[in-house]
Amino acid sequence: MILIIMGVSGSGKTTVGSFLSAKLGWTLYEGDDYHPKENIEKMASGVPLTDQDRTPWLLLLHDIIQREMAAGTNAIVICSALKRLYRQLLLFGRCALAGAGAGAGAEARDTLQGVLLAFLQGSLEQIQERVRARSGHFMPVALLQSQFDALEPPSPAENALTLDIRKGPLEMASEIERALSAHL
Ligand SMILES: Nc1ncnc2c1ncn2[C@@H]1O[C@H](COP(=O)(O)OP(=O)(O)OP(=O)(O)O)[C@@H](O)[C@H]1O
Ligand SMILES: O=C(O)[C@H](O)[C@@H](O)[C@H](O)[C@H](O)CO
Repeated sequence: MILIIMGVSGSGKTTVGSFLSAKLGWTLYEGDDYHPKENIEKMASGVPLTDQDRTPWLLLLHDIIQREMAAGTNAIVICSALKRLYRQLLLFGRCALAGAGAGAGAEARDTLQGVLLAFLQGSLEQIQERVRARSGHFMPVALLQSQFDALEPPSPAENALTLDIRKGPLEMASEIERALSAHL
């Protein structure tokens, strides 16, 4: 099973994902670790990433997801995955760039059944407060608006678990665990 924890910068993905990884013993892949340094430098300088900046990064994370699924192992992938296209790239790789149809067919259905998407949802104000209070992270609070501008919350068809970030990390982790147990 692959758990993808998504949401804008500062929504709490690493906090919840790290707790779940420690509790469940699942491998944790921090998406930020797979950004090329140019992307990190761009964000740190206050410039939002473009689709072109993100595509190679998302395809790297797709390769990880595919490898873990082929091995039948459980893993947690932390990735902002702001747009539907980005989530399609994570799940289906390059064929998501070929437009509609990437999520069709038996192979795609197997992929979808092996993945749980958890969306950490909060307001700009809530997350601004948290990012301001956070230290030692490259992401400037000024970039949050661009994150919300790019965000396309998962549609019902994506079958995502949406979590209210006003809850504590442990409470959200328990909600995710319950959803995982229904999938496993
Ligand atoms: N449920 C929560 N309640 C209150 N504060 C939280 C909660 N979850 C995370 N935080 C705090 O909010 C800040 C952002 O959390 P975190 O770094 O996990 O977010 P993120 O989505 O991984 O961010 P990024 O994508 O920028 O790496 C941290 O300082 C963290 O301690
Ligand atoms: O897609 C993006 O714009 C980035 O991945 C951000 O959403 C990350 O959260 C950033 O790496 C800060 O940690």
